[in-house]
Amino acid sequence: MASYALPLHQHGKSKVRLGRVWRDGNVHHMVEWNVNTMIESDMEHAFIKGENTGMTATDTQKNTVYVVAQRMSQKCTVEQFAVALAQHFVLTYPLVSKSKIYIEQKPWNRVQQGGLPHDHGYALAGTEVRTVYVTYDKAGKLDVTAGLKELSLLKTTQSGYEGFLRDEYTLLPDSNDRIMASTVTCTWKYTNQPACYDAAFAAAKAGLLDAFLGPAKGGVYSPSVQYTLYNMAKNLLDRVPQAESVFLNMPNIHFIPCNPVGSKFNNDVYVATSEPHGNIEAVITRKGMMPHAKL
Ligand SMILES: O=c1[nH]c(=O)c2[nH]c(=O)[nH]c2[nH]1
Repeated sequence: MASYALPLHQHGKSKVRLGRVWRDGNVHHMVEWNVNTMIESDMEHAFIKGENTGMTATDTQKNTVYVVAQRMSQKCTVEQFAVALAQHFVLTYPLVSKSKIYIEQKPWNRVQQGGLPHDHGYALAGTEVRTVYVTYDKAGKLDVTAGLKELSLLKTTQSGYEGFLRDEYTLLPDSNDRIMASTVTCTWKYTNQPACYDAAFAAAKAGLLDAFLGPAKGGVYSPSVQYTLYNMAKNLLDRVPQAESVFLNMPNIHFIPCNPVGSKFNNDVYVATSEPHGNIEAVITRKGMMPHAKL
């Protein structure tokens, strides 16, 4: 008879994504974490005999991530959260001998607007790419379309979505306070070439940011991604007189309010997602100008 040993076994939940917002009056602190749990426990019988008695299900581990996140009532570091979570599993379940928590924190940084830290506006560090598309033909016609992509912006308040069509397929409740997050792609075509492309780019980007986030103190309310997108494009055209047409694509990246097990959503814990996401885009031109397209 062959005989077998089980020298190693563990089970956990991977990629449990959450947003946590601590609200200190108008000033909000936000983190986004991608959490991986793993526990070593006396669960040989599950592997060998197919008996699950005493097992802390990976679904329970996932739920616990959100519960412990809510219990961190003071703004905390990712290390402090990881320690609290690791201790929870070992101290709560007698059969668990060791817990291993690995977390990745997204580099959301508070935006500086006009030299002031924004109350609730964040941008993802180091992701933005500057783009340009140039065409030139035998007749000497030069077209320069500048742009940016992967500019990730987020605000923890001053966003809502209400009054949309309701029918038997609609589940989404009205909201007048939600997280709004997007990864912006924008291109703008120059009718005239600016004296300095760097300065025009900086003005364009500042226009986009100002319309998305509003002033550092208080921000600006967004009734939809659509309205914010339109205002971002208008701001760009106002600040870059050489541009005639703006294309904007903005995914609506959802942070879903979370009701941790045994508790309820208190404007604090969110399920962070990347898919599915809304997708909103438009071309905005100066009146009478041609919309630009990449042909
Ligand atoms: O700003 C939004 N625009 C939408 O078109 C939309 N659709 C949706 O489900 N949520 C939102 N939010």
